[in-house]
Parts: sequence; structure tokens; C-alpha cells
Amino acid sequence: MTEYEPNERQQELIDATSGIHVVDAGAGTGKTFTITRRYANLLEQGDVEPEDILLITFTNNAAGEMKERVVANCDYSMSALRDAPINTFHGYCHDLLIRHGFDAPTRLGIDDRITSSTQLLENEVIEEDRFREFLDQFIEAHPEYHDYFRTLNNATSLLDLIKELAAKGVFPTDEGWFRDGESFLDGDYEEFKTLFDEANEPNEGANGATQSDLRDGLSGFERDRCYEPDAPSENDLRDGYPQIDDAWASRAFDEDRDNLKAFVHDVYLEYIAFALQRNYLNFSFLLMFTFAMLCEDHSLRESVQFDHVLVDEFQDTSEIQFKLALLLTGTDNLCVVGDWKQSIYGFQYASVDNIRRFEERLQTYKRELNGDYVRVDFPVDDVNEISLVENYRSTQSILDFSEHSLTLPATGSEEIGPEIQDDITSLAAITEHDHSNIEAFTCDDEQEAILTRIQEIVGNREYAVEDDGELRAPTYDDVAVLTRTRDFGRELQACAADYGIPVAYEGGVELFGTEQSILLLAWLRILEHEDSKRGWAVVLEEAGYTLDEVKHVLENSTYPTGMVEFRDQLAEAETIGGTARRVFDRYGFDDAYADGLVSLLQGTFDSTHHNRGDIVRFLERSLDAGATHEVEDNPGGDSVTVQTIHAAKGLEHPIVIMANMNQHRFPPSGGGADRIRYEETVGLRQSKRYTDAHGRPHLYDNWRYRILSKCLGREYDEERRLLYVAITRAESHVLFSAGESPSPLFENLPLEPSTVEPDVEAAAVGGTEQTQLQISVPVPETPSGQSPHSLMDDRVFSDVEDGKGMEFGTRVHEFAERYAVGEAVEPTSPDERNVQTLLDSLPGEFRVEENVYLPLSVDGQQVTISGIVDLLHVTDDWVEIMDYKTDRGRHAEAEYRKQLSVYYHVVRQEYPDRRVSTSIYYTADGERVEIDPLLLEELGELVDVDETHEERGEDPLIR
Ligand SMILES: Nc1ncnc2c1ncn2[C@@H]1O[C@H](COP(=O)(O)OP(=O)(O)OP(=O)(O)O)[C@@H](O)[C@H]1O
Repeated sequence: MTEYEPNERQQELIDATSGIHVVDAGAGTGKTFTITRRYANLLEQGDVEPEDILLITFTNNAAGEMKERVVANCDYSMSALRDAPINTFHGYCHDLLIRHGFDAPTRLGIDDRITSSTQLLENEVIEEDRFREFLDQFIEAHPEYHDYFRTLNNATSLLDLIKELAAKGVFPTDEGWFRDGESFLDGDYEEFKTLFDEANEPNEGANGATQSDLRDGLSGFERDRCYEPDAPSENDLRDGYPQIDDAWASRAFDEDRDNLKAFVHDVYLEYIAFALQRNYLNFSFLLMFTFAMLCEDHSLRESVQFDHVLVDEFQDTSEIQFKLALLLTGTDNLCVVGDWKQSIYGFQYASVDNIRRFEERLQTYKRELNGDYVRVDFPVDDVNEISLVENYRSTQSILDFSEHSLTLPATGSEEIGPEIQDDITSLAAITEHDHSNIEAFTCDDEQEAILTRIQEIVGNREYAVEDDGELRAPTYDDVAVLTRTRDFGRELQACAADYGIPVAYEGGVELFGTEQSILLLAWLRILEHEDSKRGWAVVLEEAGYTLDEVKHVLENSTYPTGMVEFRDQLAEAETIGGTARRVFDRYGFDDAYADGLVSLLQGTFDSTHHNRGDIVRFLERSLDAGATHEVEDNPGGDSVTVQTIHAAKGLEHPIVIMANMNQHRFPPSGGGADRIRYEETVGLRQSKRYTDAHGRPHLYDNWRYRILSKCLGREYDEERRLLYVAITRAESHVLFSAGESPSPLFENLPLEPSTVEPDVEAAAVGGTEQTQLQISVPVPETPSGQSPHSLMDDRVFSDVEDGKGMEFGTRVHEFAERYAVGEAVEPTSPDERNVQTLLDSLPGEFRVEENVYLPLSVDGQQVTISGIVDLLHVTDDWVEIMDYKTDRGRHAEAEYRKQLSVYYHVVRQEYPDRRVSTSIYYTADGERVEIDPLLLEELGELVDVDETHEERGEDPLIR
């Protein structure tokens, strides 16, 4: 924990133990630092107990970290704060509903109950499945709504609409809409008219006024469209010049939407009832019921209100969350901190105006909530705004540069209002150095270019990073590659693996498309139907059967005995977690993906009454949907971090490479296709309507919506904020990269991009775990840059059959080392169990991970080959060198012989009077293969000192 002293403004917030405070401050200004100190300080006040303070944050991890920070700054222990309400909105609402929300559904006129067995359904794929099932029933029961269904291109867009409405506090009841919810659906004509007028403002040309953006945007109004008969012609619509006639504002806005509202109402209400019948709630309904309950049950609300409410990351709150915070605040002690510039959760219905227009919203919401009863009974007109301007993370150059991101055109054409610039408060760096490189580069092969740049950066003092006030050369650990979308990060990781560059991927992974998931699905299919061809084909192929052999086995149902036995053992597993583990153990999968799948499946199915068929369907659907899950895939040690900007939020990295700034990637393309949609200003609308106008049933374009949408424009503000978040993660240096088709966001950066020639050097063997040998050539007697060839031929490792990858190999080695030195470690894979058996059987002493150095004279030059021996088994008359290999094939053995020969000659010199032997221990099947070492001269011949190597002040690696 840090011992930092708060600055003056931070201290002001810490000391302000009463009143309403809002901090809307830039990245790295210590908002989280300050709010936790404030919490600790409140506890120091004699009359405040942990249960009097609600501290809200956005993830469970953040809530856990907050507790740790609080404990470090006050007299409370972790256990004393165990039940303290330091929680997420969802977590807190869940607890509240379970305790008090038994009859909350009746607040909406739904005759059902919430009980402790009501599940929180977190998995979107499963929910979409259930929603489809619900819709099937609904369609059947409501023929009057068939025309609406015909307009949908994706049934689950209705589920998104429901969640969006819930996030605004718009809920259906059996009699209509909860409180004044309906007004949101109608939109606000006055607000719309303002937008209409702005878009219809004539532009200025060299020779006077030119047509407005709106008039311009409506040219081609009829092209490729099919409107209903009441639509105006393009000539009617664009009759005036330079603007369109004002009357079109109300003509477009006024549309009879009663049936549409009734349709959405009924789908919404009946889906809530369906979910309750099926005993589940989603996140949106959790907040909805809590809100309805707190609104209507006055004595309950008063009994659960807190003396103090603190909310971190307030820019990520939705409207209903803001309102919930108000309902939960019993006094005027409300403190929110956030940064509007980091509001990047629009897709989860975060509303940036909660913080940007805090005071205005506070007053509006109080008015709304108090319409028929005083629910918020403290004054809200005295809000203390505290601005934090000292930044503890980045250099001044990075801070100054980050401001550009908020005003960069993301499409090349959109206007960015001046109010954005007005709302940016410049930050002051407190770092001792300002040595930042801020660069942009492009290359058609962007991934290779990024890896090239990373290799140039690592160890290079021109990219020095600050460590405790001192500058030092960067390591891989210092570098983070951030991306807007997920796919690029995974591809980069795979590319880095080919070169042996260590990369830790953190973020969403298409877990269901992994080998682990495919094999699990196959075995589950076999358990479901013992002759499942789809299942057997996969497991047979995995076992190396050729297509013809697979065909033969399937036709005759002559499955291999070992596999049938395994199936029978698998059938005995009682939980899906147990089943999955057995499958993964069989294949030696002991990695982040396997762990991720086990915990996901356990979390999803263990406590529900699903059968295997459901799980199979779930895996299939998730595979089809490309569903992603957060996985940390970390090789350990010194490695580059790759993550999405969303995953990087709240973190800091010495060097940031903002990658994949390409067209359709940043900003991403797509979205916006829903035909029944909600937009704040214009309310509930349809972009297309299914009718039989013109005497023909058809999906007609809605001419009114087309005019409205031209005034709304597409927002890229959030994309710019994402870029801001990415840049402000950087402490010392920021680089931007793009490939073949850079996006306007990249091209508009105030930087001159360079072109990178990809030139990545292999840093270690990919594919399978290897002990590395290093050869050092003494510099500087010889001209700089002399380097030997590899002793071994890399190519044999790139296609090692069934290698389990470096990460798996590293784990087995770690286990072996720890077990050999007597630590109480348990094997977690068959490979580790084999290692355990081996070590248990050896009678002598162990020396593990021994460094060895073999000096050689090659072509008159002195070179030293160094490496690390996994295990020396030493007895009175015999020393055995053991090298663990996790390969399942044997074809790299000739190459390993070279490696072991180096060890042999070193060990022989050390133990001249004992027998020395060398063996490879194949961990997958427990086979020990003795190796006949090469002679010293033969080794010398393998080293080629003539190859020029770019001198980088380090020992060149050879394998
Ligand atoms: N007064 C201070 N003295 C020294 N370091 C500080 C001080 N205040 C904050 N820091 C450090 O600054 C860094 C950023 O702090 P913190 O994460 O609280 O900022 P933030 O405003 O919440 O950032 P972001 O908005 O980017 O998530 C942390 O490493 C924190 O320890």
C-alpha cells in the first residue's frame, strides 16, 4: 500500500464529511485514491460505522481492491469490513431484493414472487435463448402483433430494447407504465426541435449562405426507398432553399405510436412475468425491481437509506443507477467521483450526462422522484464541485496530447461541438521526467510491425521508463498493446507466439471455439448419445485417426476400448465441472482456457437443473454466437500485455501501443440496424413498418424516421473517449499503429506516421516448451555484432506433434522444480503426476534448475554456451542429467540431443569420478529416454560464429 500524502484538493474531499460533492476530474488524478481515503476518514468520525456508508463501484474486483485500500488507511481490519456495503450496484440490489423484495413484482402488477432461489441470469447467450423461447409463445398468443414481428431482423433486438428502457427507469405495469415512464417513450419535441434547427442552419459559402446540412442530407430522399403513400416527395420536402421548411419538424415528429407502444409494453411485461415464472432475473430486472420497491415502499426505503453514499466511476452509471443512489441516500451526504472523458460504457446504457450535467440531473431527478411523495428530502441546490488537476501517472506531453483525442473527427466529416473543448480541464503532470516518445506508424503487416517495434523498444534507453523516480530501460512487462476490438489482440498473441515473444492476453476470448471446448463438446455428445458421430469423429481425429479410419470406426461402431472406458468413467462425474476436468486432464489441458470453461460451466449449470442436452446446446449456441469470456492467458514472467481498451480502463502501463486503428475497427462498423428503436430525444420509433399500403403487404421505409434520424446524427463521442482512455493509460510513451487502411481517427492524429519494415526476430521457440541455451561471444575484441547460429534446428519445434504449448510446459517445469525441492505441491495434470512418480522413484539427491556454462573454442574464437539443467539426480557413483519434455511426439529428439550434450560436458567436468548419463523424460507418458551425447568437437561444429548479429548489448540467444 502507498504512503502517499493527498494533495490539497484531494484533502478537501477527504475532509468534507458532509454535503453533496462531485469530482469530475481527468485520468490519473487520484479519484479512486481519494474516495477510499474519504471512506476511511468517515470511519474515523466517532459516530460513523461501516454500515452507515454505501460505497459503490463497478466491478467486484474494484470493490475488493477498495476494501483493501480502506483497510490500509483506517483502524478497521478486513474481517471487520467483511459485510460492509462496499459493493457494485447489482450486488447491492441483489442483496436488498433477496432480503426485502419478496413481493416487489406486485409493484408492477405482476402476481409473482422473488425468492432466495430466484437465479441471477448473467449469461447473455442463455438469456437470448430463453427470450427466443418466450417470443415464440408470445407470437402465438398475440396475432395482433404479427406485423411488428415481420419488421424485426433480429428477435433479440427486442431484448436489447427492453434493457435500454429499464436502464432509463421505464417499466411496464399491468395497467400501463410505471409512474411517468410513458413520457420517455413519446420523446421531447422541444429538444428535437432544437436539434432540427441546428441541422437546418444554413451553411456559409464563399458567395453567401449555402444549404443546410439537413437539406443536404435529405437529397436522394426517395432513392432506393419505398415509403407509404403519405410520404412527401423529395421536391416537396426540399422545396425551400437554403433550408427545408420548418413545418417538417412537427410533421416528422408527430406520428401515432400508440400501437407500437402497446406492442413494446406487452412484450416487456410478459417477458418479465416469463422470467419470474422461470425463476430468474437479469441485471436490468434486478435494478428495476429494487427501484420500484424503494419508490413505493416508503418505510422500507427509509429503513435502508444510508447516512453516506459514495460512488466511484460515476461516468459509468445509467440513469436508473443515479436515481437509485438518490433513493438510497438518507441525508445530503452524497459524493460521486468520475471523469466524463472516460465514459465508455454506452452499450451498457451508461449515461455520460449523469456526471457531465450532474447538478442539472440531480435537480430533475429529485423533482421526478418527489412528484407524488417526498422521497428525496434533502436540498440538492448546493453542490460542491472539486476539480483535481494533478496527474500522478503520465508525463506532461502525454497529458497534453490526450486532449486531442476528444476532438478528433472519427469519420472525417462529423462536426465536434465547441462545448467539448470547453469541458476539458488541462492536467498538470507531477512526474519528474518528461521524456515521452509519442509516435504513429503504419505497415501493411501491422502485427509484425508491432512486434518489430516492441523488440526495438525493449532494452532501449530511448524508451526509458520511470521507476521510483529513476529512468531505466524497458522490459516486455512495461509494454501494453491496446485494441478497440478483441480479434486483433488474439491474432497478435498468436503471431507473437510464433516468434516466442511473451504476450499475456487479458480480456475476452472466444472460449467456445478453443480446442478445449470442442473436445469437451465432443465428449458430452458421446455421453448424450453413445453413437454420436459428431462426438466420436472429433475425439478420433484428435487421437490421430485418419479420415478413412474414422469413417470405418463410425460405420461399424467399433470404438477403441480405451475411449469407451473413458466414456464410462466420465459418465460417473456428478457435475459438469467434474466432467470437464476429466476431459481436460485426459488431454493435458491445464491452462487458462480450461479453467475458464470449468468455472463458466459450473457457474452457469451447477446450481440449475439442467441436463447434458442443455449444456450441449449451450456450447453449440455459444460457439455459433462467437460468445466471448474474460480469460487471463498469461505466460508468467516478463511479458507484453495485450488487452482491449475496455479491459485496460483504470489500469496504467509505462508504454502503450494503441493498435489496429483501422477503418471499421476503430471506430468499429456495424450496429444501428434495429428497426424498433428508442432514442432519447424522439422516443420509441420504427425505421420500417410492415403494412399493406399501396394495396401490397411490404416492409415500407418510415419517411418520418428518416427525417428525424438526419437531425440526430451518429455519435462518435464515445469512440473519442475510448481513445482518451487508451492514451491516458500510458505513463511514459504512447505509440499508435495502423495497417493497410488507417481510420480517420488515426489519420487525424497530429503526428507524422512513419512506415515500419517488419523485421521480427525469433526470441524463443514457439509451440513447445524448451530449455534455452545461450551462447555469448566476448565483445569487443572482435567487430561488434558477431553471433553464432542456432545449435538446433528451429523448424522441428514449430510442428511438434501435439505439443501443449509453452505455458503448459512452464507449469509442468514449475511443478517439477517445486516438488523436487520438497514443497507441498499437488499435481494438477497427468504430466505432473508422471513427474511426481519419477521423482518419488529416484533414491539420490536432487539439484534443480542448475545453470551450466560450456566454454568452447570455435574457429579461434571463444564462445560460451550456457543453459539450465532441469534436474540433476546425484548418487554416490552416478549423476543423471534429466530434461523434462512435454512433447507428445518424438521427432525433436535429435535436436534435444545437442542440448543435452552441452549439459553432459559441463557436468562431467564437475563430477570427473562418477558416471554421468543424460536422459529426456517425456512427461506425457512417463518415458525416460537415455541420450548418447555428442563429442565436444561435434558441438563446436554446430556453432557458427560468422553470422552477423545486430549487437544489442545482450547475449544472443540460441536454442
Ligand atoms: N496524492 C498522491 N500522491 C502520490 N500518488 C498519488 C496521489 N494520488 C493518487 N496517486 C497515484 O496516482 C495513480 C492514479 O490514482 P487513481 O487510480 O486513484 O486515479 P484515478 O483518478 O482514479 O484514475 P483513472 O481515472 O485513470 O482511473 C495511482 O497510482 C495512485 O496511487
